[in-house]
Amino acid sequence: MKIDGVPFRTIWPAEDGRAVEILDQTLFPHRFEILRLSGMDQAAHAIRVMQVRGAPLIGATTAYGVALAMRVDATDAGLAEACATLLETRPTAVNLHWALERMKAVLAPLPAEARAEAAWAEAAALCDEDVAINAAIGDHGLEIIRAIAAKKPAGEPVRVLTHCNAGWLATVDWGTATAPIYKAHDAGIPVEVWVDETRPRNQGAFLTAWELGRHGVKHKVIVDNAGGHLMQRGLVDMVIVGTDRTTARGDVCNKIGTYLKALAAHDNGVPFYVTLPSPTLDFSVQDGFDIPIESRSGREVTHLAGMTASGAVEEVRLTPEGSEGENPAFDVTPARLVTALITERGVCAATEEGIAGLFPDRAAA
Ligand SMILES: CSC[C@H]1O[C@H](OP(=O)(O)O)[C@H](O)[C@@H]1O
Repeated sequence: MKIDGVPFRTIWPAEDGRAVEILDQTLFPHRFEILRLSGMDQAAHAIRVMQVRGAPLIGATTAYGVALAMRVDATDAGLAEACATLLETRPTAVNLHWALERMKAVLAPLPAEARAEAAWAEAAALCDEDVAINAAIGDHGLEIIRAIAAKKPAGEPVRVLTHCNAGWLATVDWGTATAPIYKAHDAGIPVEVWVDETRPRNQGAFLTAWELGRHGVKHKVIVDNAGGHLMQRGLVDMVIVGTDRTTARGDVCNKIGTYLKALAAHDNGVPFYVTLPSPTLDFSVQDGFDIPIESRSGREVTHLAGMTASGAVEEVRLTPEGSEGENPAFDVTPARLVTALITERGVCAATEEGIAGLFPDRAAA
């Protein structure tokens, strides 16, 4: 997407070809800094501390992490070590596992001397595919927004609620949940977005609000607990969220709090859509409760970073000295609460049949 008129992706090869560069998302929205990743360990660190985050972007960074490792040690042992290091960074987004399997499938059959170049090309291809997948999700989601707009008085905005950041900052470009929003905005359909702040890392307040603002999309940041209230009062036309891993039967693992939004949507008859790029599908799992849920530091709950009046970004303690935080980073929304899945191949029911109908190749495998 464009930042002040300049086109950007969230990860890209450095001009000298010896590194990749990323936007350091831990500094948003107060500082905009580009970070150079010159080695696999830096890529692993960037995923672990969430300088990059979001399932598709985690997958892309993982792929480039393997490619950077192949420049140092392209032996079988080097490949295995790189994959093991990257695998342990974050457990929930299946894109990380998928990217590792994809890189291993390409690299393992090659002689060591051919692996660095092949890995770099495969990582670049994976990124280009992510952009195309998300644009296609945007096209399919646009038609849903268009149909909702058609039932509203002329000029009245479609009011979309989203949780966390499944925007272009969570992918290589376009985003997943935001792609339909950007496409609708660009098509002249009035949309307004309720942006869940998404405690404790505030991906909504810090990232979604930032990127929607840059694209000129009208939005308001709300506390996570306000969504049900807005739905009860008819102020939400649809909910669109992303996913970190969706099972073969349509259970959706996403940022903590997504399940509560789905319950509120179900109770108020608000359609609840999940944008699902196929690399985030995990056909090896049926029951969402079998997905590993990342437990992050309790300090993310008890402390908060922000910008002071002097322009410094500082951390403050929110809770009493000695109070501990518990910080599950994801939850599981059962398929029964999902209105439909918006994929790059079209829209389907959150059922085994619906998913297999769009992805027979994956289901068969
Ligand atoms: C398009 S996937 C984005 C997905 O990733 C986020 O988690 P995190 O910021 O911790 O990586 C959140 O679950 C989003 O829905």
